[in-house]
Amino acid sequence: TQSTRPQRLLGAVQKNATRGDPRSVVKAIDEFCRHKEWAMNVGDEKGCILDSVVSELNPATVLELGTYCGYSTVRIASLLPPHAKLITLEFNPDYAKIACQVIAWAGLEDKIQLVEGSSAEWIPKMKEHFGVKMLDLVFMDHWKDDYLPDTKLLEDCGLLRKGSVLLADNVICPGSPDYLKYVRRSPRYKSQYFRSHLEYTKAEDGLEKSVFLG
Ligand SMILES: Cc1cc(-c2n[nH]c(CCNC(=O)c3cc(-c4ccc(F)cc4)cc(O)c3O)n2)ccn1
Ligand SMILES: [Mg+2]
Repeated sequence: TQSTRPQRLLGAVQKNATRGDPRSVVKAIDEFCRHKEWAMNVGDEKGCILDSVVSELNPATVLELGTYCGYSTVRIASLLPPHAKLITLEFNPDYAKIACQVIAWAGLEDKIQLVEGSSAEWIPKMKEHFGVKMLDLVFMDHWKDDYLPDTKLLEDCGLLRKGSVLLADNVICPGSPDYLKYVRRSPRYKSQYFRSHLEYTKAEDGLEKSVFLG
C-alpha cells in the first residue's frame, strides 16, 4: 500500500539522522522538506526565531498545540532545561504515531508528553491530569481557526500567568486574522510580529509573540 508523507518523512529521519541527536533529526527533516517533499513543519527559518524565543524564556512548562510530525516538538524540547516539560497535543492519530517515533529517534521521550485528542477536550484537563500549574510558553501551530477560541480557553482555565508567552505560527499564511486582531488589540497582551517566510518557500509568513500581562 502507498506510504503517506509523514511516513516518508520518518523514513528520512531514520535513514539520515543519528539516534539521540535532536539537531540531526531537525536537519534531516529540513533537508527532506526542502529537496524531496514539502511538509508543514515550522521549518528552519521560523525555527530559528522559535529557538531564540525558547532560549530567552527558559520555560519550565511548555504546551504545543499541533504536533504534526514532531519537528517543532524536538526543536523546542532540545533547548529546555533539565526538569522542564513539554506537553504536545495532536488531534490526528496518524500524525501522532509518526511524531512519537520522531521524538523517540531524537531521544527526547523523557521531556515530552504527546497527547492525542482535541484542544477543547484537553486544555480544561491540563491542571488535574498533568499537574500543570501555569504555562510558561504555548506554541500554537494547529488548526488556524482554533487559535482564538483556544487562547480564550487557556485564559478561562487560568493556565496563563503574568509573563506567559503565546507564540503562534502561520499568522500570515495560511493566516489567523481573528487571532491576530485579538492579541494585537487586547490590553492584556503585548504582541510582536516576527516577519519570516512560509517554511521552505519564498511566501511571506511570520510568528506572532504575545506576552500575557495578567
Ligand atoms: C490539538 C489539535 C491539533 C491539530 C493539528 N495537528 N497538526 C495540525 C496541522 C496544522 N497546521 C497547518 O495546518 C499548517 C498548514 C500550513 C500550510 C498548508 C498549505 C499551504 F498551502 C500553506 C501553508 C503551514 C503550516 O505551518 C501549518 O502549521 N493541526 C488540529 C486540531 N487540534
Ligand atoms: Mg505551522
